[in-house]
Amino acid sequence: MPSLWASAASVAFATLSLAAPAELAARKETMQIKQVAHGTVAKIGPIDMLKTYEKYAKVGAKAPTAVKAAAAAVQSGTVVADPQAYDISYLSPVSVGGQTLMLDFDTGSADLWVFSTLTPSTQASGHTIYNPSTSGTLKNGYTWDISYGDGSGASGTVYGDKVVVGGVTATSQAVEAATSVSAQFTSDTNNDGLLGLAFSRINTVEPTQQTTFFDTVKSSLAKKLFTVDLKKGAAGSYDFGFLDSTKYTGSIYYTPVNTANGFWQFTAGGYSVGSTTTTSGSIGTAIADTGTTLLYLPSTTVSAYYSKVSGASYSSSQGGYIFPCSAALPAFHVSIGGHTFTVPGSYVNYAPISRTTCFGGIQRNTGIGFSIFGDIFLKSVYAVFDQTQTSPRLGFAAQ
Ligand SMILES: C[C@@H](SC(=N)N)c1ccc(Cl)cc1
Ligand SMILES: C[C@@H](SC(=N)N)c1ccc(Cl)cc1
Repeated sequence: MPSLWASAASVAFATLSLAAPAELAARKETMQIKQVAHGTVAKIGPIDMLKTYEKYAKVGAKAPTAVKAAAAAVQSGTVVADPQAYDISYLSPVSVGGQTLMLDFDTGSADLWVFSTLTPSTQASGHTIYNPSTSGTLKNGYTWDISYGDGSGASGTVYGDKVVVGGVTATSQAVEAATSVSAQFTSDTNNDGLLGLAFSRINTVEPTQQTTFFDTVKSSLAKKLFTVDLKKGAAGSYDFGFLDSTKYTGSIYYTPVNTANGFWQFTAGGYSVGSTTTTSGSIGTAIADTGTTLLYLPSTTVSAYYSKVSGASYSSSQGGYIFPCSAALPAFHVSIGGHTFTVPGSYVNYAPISRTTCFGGIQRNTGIGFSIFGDIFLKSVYAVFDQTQTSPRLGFAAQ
């Protein structure tokens, strides 16, 4: 648990030592307060304060409002990221109005939308649905309509309701209830909706744009950041409000983010394939996107990669590069913020499309307009989506 320090608590701490009820002294119970060198003020965080009050509640200790407010205002938490087949996407349990749905956390979009009682049953069959009638507050006349890069989409109406992610609570989050979803969502029956983590400037709600879950809770987090620790074929996690040094090795290297398009957009530098030392020209504009499965790069980069894979070719019928499943795949190295990050070759063998032919995890970004560092890249690193400073930044570390 991260240590939480608040200067406010020093005042509250003083109140606590003055407010110790008489019975406490009578029972010769003293609170074990760490002896500190003279002149240093022993500060304890608001959450520890509250725990002390709760410990002595039965003898009448009552936490001052300021302590409760300070403690309530400092949140952090962790939620699992469960991989779906072939790591096509990762799903996380989210409590929406007290109902637990499995949502796809998507740093490439900014709407929190869910299958609901308003979704036609022909489209919602097999999904867990949100029922706004129990605790939702209708935002009268508000609508939303989103289309994703792969041509899928959804639309509907908007409620305010309590949303909890890994213990982090948004008391009144905009929950976008679907009245219509595209076939890709209907058929993905494990997926009950999306939780957008891009910038709220691309939220689609009209007439009044709404904030993402992260933006809603940001001011209450111990640190204004969330981290992404996706894994290949194994459960990973999303953390809100703290860095977890057990989830990465070495240092976290940061790079600036351009928020103009509403994405976690950064500039990727040179790359190398396998053990060749030749680096190359810069990959350029890219986004960090948990909601996209693969790693989409400039066609020159992709061609340079598959030139090192025997039997690889571009298949217009399959819509991408394919190769013999038995092929040895080289690692892909990319420079970001002056440091090199590696996608292991095995991660580039995305999935079989026949007994012997496999589909690549690295594909062309043609027609997209930028590169997309989707799950194939993100499962190779520990990623920090950081708004602790005036300008947002992305941090990456080796896993
Ligand atoms: C930003 C992602 S979509 C998302 N993560 N919500 C994207 C955009 C364009 C294309 Cl072509 C493919 C994927
Ligand atoms: C986050 C978006 S975008 C994308 N991954 N290309 C998405 C996720 C899941 C489905 Cl089923 C359809 C679209």
